[in-house]
Amino acid sequence: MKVTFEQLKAAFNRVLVNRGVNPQTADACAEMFARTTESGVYSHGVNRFPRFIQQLDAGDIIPDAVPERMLSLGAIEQWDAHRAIGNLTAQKMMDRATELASDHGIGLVALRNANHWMRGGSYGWQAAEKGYIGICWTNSIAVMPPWGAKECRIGTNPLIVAIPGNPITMVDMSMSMFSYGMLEVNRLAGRQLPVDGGFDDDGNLTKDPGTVEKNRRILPMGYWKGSGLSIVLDMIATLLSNGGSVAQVTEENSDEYGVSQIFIAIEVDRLIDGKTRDEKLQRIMDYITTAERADPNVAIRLPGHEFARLLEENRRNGITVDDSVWEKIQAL
Ligand SMILES: NC(=O)C1=CN([C@@H]2O[C@H](COP(=O)(O)OP(=O)(O)OC[C@H]3O[C@@H](n4cnc5c(N)ncnc54)[C@H](OP(=O)(O)O)[C@@H]3O)[C@@H](O)[C@H]2O)C=CC1
Ligand SMILES: O=C(O)C(=O)C(=O)[C@H](O)[C@@H](O)CO
Repeated sequence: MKVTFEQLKAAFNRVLVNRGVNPQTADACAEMFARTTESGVYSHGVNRFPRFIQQLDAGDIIPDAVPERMLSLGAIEQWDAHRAIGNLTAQKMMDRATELASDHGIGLVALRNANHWMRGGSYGWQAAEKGYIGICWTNSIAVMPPWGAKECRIGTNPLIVAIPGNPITMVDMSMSMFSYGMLEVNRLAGRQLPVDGGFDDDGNLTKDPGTVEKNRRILPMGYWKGSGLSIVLDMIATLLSNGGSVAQVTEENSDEYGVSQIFIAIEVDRLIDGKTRDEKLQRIMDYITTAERADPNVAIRLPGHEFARLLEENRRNGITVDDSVWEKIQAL
């Protein structure tokens, strides 16, 4: 089915206000869920809203909590989220990182006791829209086996790198070949994955999203490389925030809360003049997109370059929401 941005936001807002979330917080949170969905990231927008509400109902998310700065070292700050709403806290932390970068050229905010931030790309994009390089990542509960294992001991720990420019270029990627959200999107659409996404119960690589959602033998992106990157991202987030690691969150918490996150902003414009910046970026983009195509009908594109089109289409035609997901939200 199709819904408008306003219908989507109103549906989210109603559920939040009915649960006693103060109207201003509810409005801002509903806005972020609706914007994520409108940008085409259904996996961590509308599809993930029922799970977010489940964690709100369970008390994992504390909607009135106010994130607090614990330590300041000039360009680096350490904050405690006190388990406030994940997307709103992350937005605030990337704002803080850009403020620090405007003073110091670079800003880094390390956050502990955080909740799931949903679409990590929202915060990289936010920095890039203001002209900063935005880099951020989060750890998670253990949902992926390290390379060579059957049992989940590492996180999907998505990494986001956003480059300001026209258009913004942004990689927003889980350390698994597919996020669980994207497995769900493919399962709901009745599709097999385009490439292997994990192992079946017999240890064979599989493209079946439902199998991997169930047995959690999800494949790290780049095999051992994604496994290794997931581990070091977790270590940095844990150390700089003095917060929970994947091991600690998994072993000590009853669900995925109390995670650690890093937000970095870098000011580009004091290092290079605007004209040279644009020419250098254009050369990179042209060099890539003019490579000979493997399939003449499939254009080569850069990550993040589709968002403007997706947003425009969703605004013009309405936002597609899976019927079963919409029913769940109506029932909340
Ligand atoms: N704990 C958490 O917070 C977690 C959150 N997530 C979130 O889930 C969302 C989805 O993540 P994931 O499933 O890994 O994302 P995808 O696998 O869909 O995309 C990963 C990256 O690859 C790029 N890409 C995909 N296809 C191409 C292509 N043909 N050419 C060039 N670039 C391409 C995407 O760019 P483009 O966007 O342009 O398609 C994106 O930057 C993210 O927002 C992530 O932050 C994921 C895991 C855990
Ligand atoms: O993978 C995802 O999608 C995601 O958003 C996650 O946070 C984790 O992988 C996990 O919480 C999914 O159960």
